[in-house]
Amino acid sequence: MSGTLERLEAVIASRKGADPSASYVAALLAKGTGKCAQKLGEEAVETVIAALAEDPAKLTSEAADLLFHLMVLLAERDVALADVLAELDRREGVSGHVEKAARG
Ligand SMILES: N=c1c2ncn([C@@H]3O[C@H](COP(=O)(O)OP(=O)(O)OP(=O)(O)O)[C@@H](O)[C@H]3O)c2ncn1[C@@H]1O[C@H](COP(=O)(O)O)[C@@H](O)[C@H]1O
Repeated sequence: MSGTLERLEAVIASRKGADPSASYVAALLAKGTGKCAQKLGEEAVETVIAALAEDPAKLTSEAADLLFHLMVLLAERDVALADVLAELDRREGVSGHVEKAARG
């Protein structure tokens, strides 16, 4: 799974400074943080709607859009996927998540 995201990260990085007319990612990166963040928010809302509609195929598609746009925003902000994964790994060793989930 993470191999997929690592390949996507490399492709997105390669689009920095590329011709916006030839690449969706290059065009989005060229518009800056605000537009990248806006797109991520839109995709998050669409993912929530798909989940509430109980449509697994639509949710799968929207989740892919959401992950893709998160990867673009991370790249635009120069945050490495490895750092995000390391943070998740760190949390595996932190106690208290089960208790927090139970509290809601
Ligand atoms: N995974 C994706 C991916 N998922 C979604 N999208 C695009 O994200 C856009 C989201 O759709 P929307 O309708 O919300 O956006 P839009 O109307 O096109 O754009 P806005 O005017 O709203 O900004 C669509 O244009 C999709 O094609 C993606 N575009 C690219 N990738 C990956 O990024 C790689 C590089 O892409 P390019 O930069 O285009 O070569 C590709 O090889 C893929 O692996």
